[in-house]
Parts: sequence; structure tokens; C-alpha cells
Amino acid sequence: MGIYFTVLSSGSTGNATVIQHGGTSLMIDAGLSAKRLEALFLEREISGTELDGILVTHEHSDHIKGLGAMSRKYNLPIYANTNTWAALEKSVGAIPEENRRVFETGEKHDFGSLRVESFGISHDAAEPVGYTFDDGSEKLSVATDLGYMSDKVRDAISDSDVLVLEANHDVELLRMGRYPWNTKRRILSDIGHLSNEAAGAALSELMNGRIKRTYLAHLSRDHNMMDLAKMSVRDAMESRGCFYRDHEFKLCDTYYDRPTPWDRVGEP
Ligand SMILES: O=c1ccn([C@@H]2O[C@H](COP(=O)(O)O)[C@@H](O)[C@H]2O)c(=O)[nH]1
Repeated sequence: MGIYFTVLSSGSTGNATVIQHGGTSLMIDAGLSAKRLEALFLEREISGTELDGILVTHEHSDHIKGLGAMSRKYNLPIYANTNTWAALEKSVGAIPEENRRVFETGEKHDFGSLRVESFGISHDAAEPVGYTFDDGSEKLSVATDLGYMSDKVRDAISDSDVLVLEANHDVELLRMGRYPWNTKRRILSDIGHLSNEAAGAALSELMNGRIKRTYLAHLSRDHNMMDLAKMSVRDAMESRGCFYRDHEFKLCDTYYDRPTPWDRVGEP
């Protein structure tokens, strides 16, 4: 059957990813306007009517901007944990009871034969999570907006075939950049965003022969560039003794303004 996914948009201007498995179709986050999400759907031949629900990672606006509108328009259940629900309530508008799905972080949910699990991440939100998608032979993990790679996150995602992993910034570019010091301090903190270097360090510990591709996600437009991110991540891996050949492992692009091609998790 296979797990297929496309990262529709990634970055602080809006995040959304669609995952399909057999007859199941799920979106993680809806951080752009409904109009923009529908335009991105068109580019990947996705219909809002075929979605089974929206999984929320956390309540920041770049993850929930179009959440209420998409849920109402397509009658979609919203899945979020208790504290995230409480935190997003005011921003999301009226959602009927049957579309309010509350889970506890770490609970498993089966959508057909696709198992979805959430895991806690460290970010300055109410109860932020990442997600894993596993059908017993293929596994995809999505981990963005994390201040650091905790042991729990590492354990949750280490047996994945494909990762969508944050590589937000180059630390020096951020330090020298235009953001106010408080914002820089937040981004660099344990409840901020993962740097290129930190993503590479994490990958060097995660590499176990199974992970075939990692999509570098949530790149800062002010303090990063895809080529720089790829180079820094690879350097960070190699400086920790983690070398790979291009046919064994690939770093892949995500974009803030266009979707990634559909990818099958089980593809070599
Ligand atoms: O003026 C700003 C710009 C950004 N932020 C927040 O910082 C992080 C990183 O943003 P990037 O766009 O990836 O550089 C993100 O959480 C933004 O929301 C900010 O607070 N103020």
C-alpha cells in the first residue's frame, strides 16, 4: 500500500503536510489560509473532501492559521492534545463537538492500517508534539519546532525510513541578523528551534542504516538557505564520524512557497 506524503509548505510563514496511506488521508497542521492551502492542494491533486482529519502539532499561528476554516469547509475532525486544544480554542472559531478529537500525547491511533503516534517536543507552546506514521513496514516521522533533540524524540523517530526534521537556522547568521535579542535568545533556547548544526548532530546519532531520506524543514528565510543547511548538516554529521554515500542517504528540500513532490516512504 505504502505511505505517501508531500510537505505542502514549511517555515514560519506556514506549515502543512499531507500523508496518504490506502484510503486514509491526513494533514498535519494547517498553518496557511484556507485559500492558500487549497491552491497547494491543487498543485498536488489533493481534494479537501478526501481528507480524514487534521493533526495539530501546536497552537502557533504558522501551524493553525487555516485550521478552523478548513475544518468547517470540509467537515474535518481536528486532532490535538488537551493543552493544545485549550490554547488554540480562541483562534480557531466554532468547531462542532464531533470534530473535536482530543488525545493524550503518546497515545496510538489507528487509521485503517496506518498507526499514528504523537511524541512530546520541547518548544514554547502549550503541549507541542511531533508525529510518527507507521504501517508496519514503512515509517515516516515529522519533528519540527523543537528546541533540542531529546532522548524521547530520538527514541520515537529512530526507526524511521524518512524524517521531516527541522533545520531552522545557521547560528552565526541568526546571531548577526536583524531579529531583536529576545527573539534570538528564544530561537536559540531549548524551547526554540533546531539549528542546522543541531539537526546534523541529531542525525549523526539517529543514523542506523534504516533512515534513507531526511527532509530539512522549517528553514528560516532570514537566517538560512537550503544549500547552506545541507552543507552544515552534512558537516555536523561528518565531524561526528557519520559519513554516508549519496545513494545510501539523502537530504531533501522543503519550501515555504511550494509543495515537495509526492514521495513514497518505502522507496529506496
Ligand atoms: O520578527 C520575528 C521573526 C520571527 N519570529 C519567530 O522566530 C522563529 C524563527 O523564525 P524564522 O522565520 O524561521 O527565522 C519563529 O518561531 C518565528 O515565529 C519572531 O518571533 N519574530
